[in-house]
This record gives sequence, structure tokens and C-alpha cells, in this order.
Amino acid sequence: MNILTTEDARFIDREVPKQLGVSLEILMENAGRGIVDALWGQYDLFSLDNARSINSFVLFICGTGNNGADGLVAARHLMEQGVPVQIVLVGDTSKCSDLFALQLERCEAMGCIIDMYDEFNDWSNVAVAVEGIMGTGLTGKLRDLTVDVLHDIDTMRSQYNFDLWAIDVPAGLDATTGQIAEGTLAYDYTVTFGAIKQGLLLYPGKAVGGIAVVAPLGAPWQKVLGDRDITVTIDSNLAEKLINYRIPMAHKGVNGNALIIGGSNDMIGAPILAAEAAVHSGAGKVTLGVPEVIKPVVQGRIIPEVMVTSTEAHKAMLEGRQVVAMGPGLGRTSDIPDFVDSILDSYEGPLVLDADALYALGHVGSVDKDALRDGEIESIYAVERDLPYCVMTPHLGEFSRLIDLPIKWIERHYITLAREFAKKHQVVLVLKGIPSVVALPDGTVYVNTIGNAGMGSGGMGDVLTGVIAGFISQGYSLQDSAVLGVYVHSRSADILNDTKAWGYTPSDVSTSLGCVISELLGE
Ligand SMILES: NC(=O)C1=CN([C@@H]2O[C@H](COP(=O)(O)OP(=O)(O)OC[C@H]3O[C@@H](n4cnc5c(N)ncnc54)[C@H](OP(=O)(O)O)[C@@H]3O)[C@@H](O)[C@H]2O)[C@H](O)CC1
Ligand SMILES: [K+]
Repeated sequence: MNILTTEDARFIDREVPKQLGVSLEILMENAGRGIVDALWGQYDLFSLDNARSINSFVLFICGTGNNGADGLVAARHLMEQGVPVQIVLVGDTSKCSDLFALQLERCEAMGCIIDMYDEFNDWSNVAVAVEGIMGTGLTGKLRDLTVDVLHDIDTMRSQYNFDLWAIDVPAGLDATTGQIAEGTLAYDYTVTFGAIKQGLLLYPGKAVGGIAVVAPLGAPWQKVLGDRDITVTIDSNLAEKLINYRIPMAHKGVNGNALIIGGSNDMIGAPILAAEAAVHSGAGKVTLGVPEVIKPVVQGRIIPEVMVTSTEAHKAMLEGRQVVAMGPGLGRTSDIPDFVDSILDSYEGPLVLDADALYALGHVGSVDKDALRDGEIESIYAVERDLPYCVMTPHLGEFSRLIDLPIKWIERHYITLAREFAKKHQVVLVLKGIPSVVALPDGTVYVNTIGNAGMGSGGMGDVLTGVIAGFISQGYSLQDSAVLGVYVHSRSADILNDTKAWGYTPSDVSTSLGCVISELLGE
């Protein structure tokens, strides 16, 4: 499923009328109709007289841009259907958008009850409130007046207990970054147009949008996107498309030979988790390379399916592998950067870099903060060190070190930075955050939509590395392995989460991976 940014939505607004001959007014008509359908999906709008009153109505709180105009269209459709509606207008109507003026004229002509915000004071009959104060047209911080209006709405809904809906995105939510302006409210539902807005999938936006309902625009807008970078959700539909049945004669030779490299005196659990996850995700043969000194301990603890070898003989260790995953528990001692470089120099096959292997790389590029702030995409990121084609799986802290940028900045420009990194380095980046994203060298970004808070425990990342390596060893491309890996890993945790809110372990996630694969194959 596609995901749209503010810029994408504006592009669609501009290009669909030009290229497909469907006017913005028609798109708006469909958007308004979509709001009505979504409301009907939740309520019997003919019986709005819930416990409070028989005079209840749907209230549309409309700003003077096209977001408000969508609300006016929805109000008109509800009037036709005999559903009681009222409209309140926020802002200066003399400065409204052209389509707002047109829709307002229509509502006035049909006798809709319309008040300016200051004139409206009886909230007691509001059954549902729909906010169209602004959508993708937000610029900067919310003005004081808007914050006051939103505060009133919040107070009134606490008093009268009505549901609050947002049109397209909550007023104050940046539809691209998911950042929220001071004063932004939390909603019960958001009806968003064409495809889900990116800001509704990223925190803190995800926490305020409520249940997202996507309403169609009535024209195949996908056709006008051309070569724009696209953003897509990672969900069961996508994973089902990516997973393949195994041929009946598949044997361990066909399912690949994976090598995991990691471990150090202080950290033996991380490489074990990664290697075991590669086994559980279906790799034919898995070997774990660890320093000689910890080999006996590792052999004593790991499942018998994993062979353990010593990293001291590393040239021989790399031979015949379909994938090498390096990093879990490798440590940060001064010899590690040279060790990592020597592996990168000697091995030319598919590679996954995680944890301490990423740390050993140090800064590999730099970010121009001014360009980032101004959205000058091309000049945001400069490469300082070339990397081999590989999957990199940093969490935010590791990514912060790689690109030499504080985590706060990364959180604010999450998808843009992931995309630019993957494009400029030509690698597959799995940025492990909430949500995790997979960015591809061609600029496509996949955003994970599943997973749960129980996953926040040490070792989950090591399991993900093993899963991705396991898929690569079975012949999946690096990018498919990354996307599938993220899905299967989170879905396994979601299955465990059905019975345990948290407290399930990364090893539990690992041993449940096969159930997810069965689910995807429909077995
Ligand atoms: N392709 C689509 O997805 C379609 C989307 N539609 C809807 O259109 C809106 C976007 O409409 P737009 O007119 O561009 O802008 P908005 O209505 O969202 O916002 C403009 C109003 O917001 C005020 N504003 C802006 N920033 C602030 C702020 N910081 N504080 C307070 N008020 C603010 C602005 O006021 P001005 O005084 O600056 O003019 C405007 O009043 C999209 O979200 C969809 O809902 C189409 O209908 C169909 C196609
Ligand atoms: K809105």
C-alpha cells in the first residue's frame, strides 16, 4: 500500500487534473464523499440521538483552505441523506481558497446551518465532530487562535463525550514527518485521501491520528507519480507477494550456507541469537564465527544445528558462503575496525552489517542540516566513505554515528534520511526504530506497520539480522530479504503478543518464525 507525503499530495493535486483530466473539484467531491462513507462505517447517522439529545448533529469545524472545503462537501452529502449537520467556520473567509468559496456558496444555497466559530457556543448536541481546520496545508507552528479553538474542542469533547474525526490529517500534524505542533489534539479517527499520509505512520503523529481510514480520490493518481521516490507499507499483502514456496526437492544445499560473524569476551548471546534465527528462518546451513577464546562456551550454549568456527582463520571461514552477516556482539575494541575491513576486503558475496560492525565503520557520511531543514533533498547527504553493496541494520544510535547527526534530527527527518543514505551509498538500509523502515538504493522506502511494544528488549535486533541473513542464504535478493525479514520478525512478535504483552524473548520470536512463514504460505 502506498504512503503519501505532503509533497506527494500536492503533486497529485497539481498533476491529476493536468495528466488525467480529473479536476481538483472532482477529487474534492470524492474526498468529501469518502468522509461520509467513513462516518457511516462507524455510526448509524440516522440515530445520532444517543443518550443526550434528540437534536444531535454532526459538526464540521472548517478552516478556509481545501481541507475545510472537503468538510463542506461532506456536510452537503449528509444533508441530502437527511442527516443533521452544522458547520462552524474558523479563520478569515475573505482569504479562503477558491474551492472553499465555491463549496461554501453551495452550502449556503441549500440552507445549511453555518456559524462563525465565535458565534457557535452550544456543543451539547454535537454527536460527532469533524475537524477540517487544516490538513496538508499546515505551515510552521499553529497560530495562537487555532490552538485556542483546538483547546475548546478538546474541552467540549471531554464534557460532552463526542468522537473527534480529522479530515486528511489532524490540524497541527506534519503529514510528511509525523511531527506535531504544540496544541495538536488526539483524534478518534482520521479519514485520509488517496493513501495513508506518512505522518500518520510515524510517531508522535501515529499516536494522535486514531484509527486511519483511507478514502479514494476517484482517479488513479498512482499513474502521475512517474519517477518520484515512493514509500510503501510493509504488511501481510506485501510479504505474501515476496515469499516463495519451496520446491519439493529442496535440500540443505539449496537453502544456502550462511555465516554469522560476531561475539567477544563480554558478548556471546548476540551472535548466538543471530545464528539461531538464521536457522529458524530456513537457512540450509549456518555457521557462527567467533573468536577462538569464546568458542568452547558458545559451542556449549548454541543449538546443535549451528556449526561454530573460529574467526582467527577468517579467509577459510568465508569460503562457500551465500551470505555473511557481521556485527552482533563483535565488541568495540581497537582491533575491530581492522578486522571488519579485512572481512570487507576478502568477501565479495551478499553481506549484512549490524551492530559493532557498523560502529567500526565510524562516520560514513555527513548531513547538511540547513539543506535538511529547507528540504533541499539533493544536497542533504554527502558520502565520505564508500560501502559495498550490502544490507545495513542500524538502530537510531548506530545510524546517528554513521551519519554524524544527533538522534533528535534523525527522528524529525526519519524517512528522508533513510532514503538519502540508501540512495547515495547504494545499500539496503534497515533503520530499526518505531517503526522500522527499509530504504532501497532506488529511493523506495518501506515502512513497517506491525510489531508491538514487547519487542523493546535486548537481542531483538540480533534476531532480525539472523532472519535477514537466513532469507538471503535461501536466494532472496538483499532488498526482499530485508523487507521480508522485518515483516516476519515483527509478525512473529505479534503472534507472541497475543498471549504475552511483553516478557517474551528474542529466542521466542526466533522459534516462532516458522509459524509466520506458514501463515504467509497459507499453510
Ligand atoms: N490530493 C489530495 O490529497 C487532495 C486533498 N484535498 C484536501 O486539501 C487539503 C490541502 O488543502 P490546502 O488548501 O492546500 O491547505 P489546508 O486547507 O490543509 O490548509 C490551509 C489553511 O490552513 C491555514 N494554516 C496553515 N498553517 C497554519 C498555521 N500554522 N496555523 C493556523 N492556520 C494555518 C491556512 O491559513 P492562511 O491564513 O495561511 O491561509 C489555510 O486556511 C488536504 O489536506 C485535503 O484535505 C482535496 O480536497 C482533494 C485532493
Ligand atoms: K484536518
